Amino acid sequence: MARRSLLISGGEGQQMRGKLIVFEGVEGGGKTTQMQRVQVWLQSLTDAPVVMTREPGGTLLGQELRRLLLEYQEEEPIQDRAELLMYAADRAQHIEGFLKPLLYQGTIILCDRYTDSTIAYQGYGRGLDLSLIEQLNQIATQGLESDLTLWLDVDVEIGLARTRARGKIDRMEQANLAFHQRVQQGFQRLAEANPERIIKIDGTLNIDRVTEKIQLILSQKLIEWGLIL
Ligand SMILES: Nc1ncnc2c1ncn2[C@@H]1O[C@H](COP(=O)(O)OP(=O)(O)OP(=O)(O)O)[C@@H](O)[C@H]1O
Ligand SMILES: Cc1cn([C@H]2C[C@H](O)[C@@H](COP(=O)(O)O)O2)c(=O)[nH]c1=O
Repeated sequence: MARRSLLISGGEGQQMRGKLIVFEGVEGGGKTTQMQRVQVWLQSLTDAPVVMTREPGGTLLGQELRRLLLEYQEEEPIQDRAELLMYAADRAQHIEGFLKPLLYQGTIILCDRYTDSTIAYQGYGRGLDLSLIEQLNQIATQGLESDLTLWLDVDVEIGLARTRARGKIDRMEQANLAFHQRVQQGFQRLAEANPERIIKIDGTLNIDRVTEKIQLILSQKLIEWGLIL
């Protein structure tokens, strides 16, 4: 495949020329593993910078919010609406201070989780009002949607077993199985409602097969976007 540089643009009234590619799914689906592989592979295909980031935790403020959100503490459990607002605050900071400037510069961004996680976890998982979450996502993102979302689909039990095997589990991972199953149902509904944007990938395949599938999908997208010939 031939490389093609992305046009760099930015500033008032200029278009965003970069691309936002999001990895989603329940715990232990293999997002981090695949993002690292995709970053190296994509960077070999294009002169445009390919950058990895995550939500929560893509900024300094976000790192603090991530710690507060994921550390387990018994004294004062985080209330569901407070949790929702903390994820939204992380996103607002991430978009304004990190994602938007890079997208204006023509960067390809690989982001571990984005707005669909809030719908799946706080909406389907916690049971908070979906239209409220959509409004909040709109405020935090200012309308910035992913160009493509890759949903790494694994059974909840398989994903949680993988995270347990990895070591200490965080506050969200400690939630009960029924919660994680509702989250999974959320991702399923989102994928059904957004077939153009969200592509499901079988995350139970072996790591190399998952990578091959992602590369195939991304190769087609990069051609469609005019980023490779
Ligand atoms: N396809 C796969 N088959 C088997 N194990 C896998 C696969 N992909 C990843 N793993 C393993 O599962 C664990 C979780 O993977 P990873 O951290 O990439 O998932 P994740 O989606 O980022 O998880 P989390 O959202 O919980 O941080 C790791 O130990 C990783 O090596
Ligand atoms: C963005 C976002 C994330 N979450 C949850 C999902 C996970 O349990 C953690 C993030 O950790 P991981 O290493 O990426 O798995 O936070 C959420 O509940 N709502 C969100 O909007």
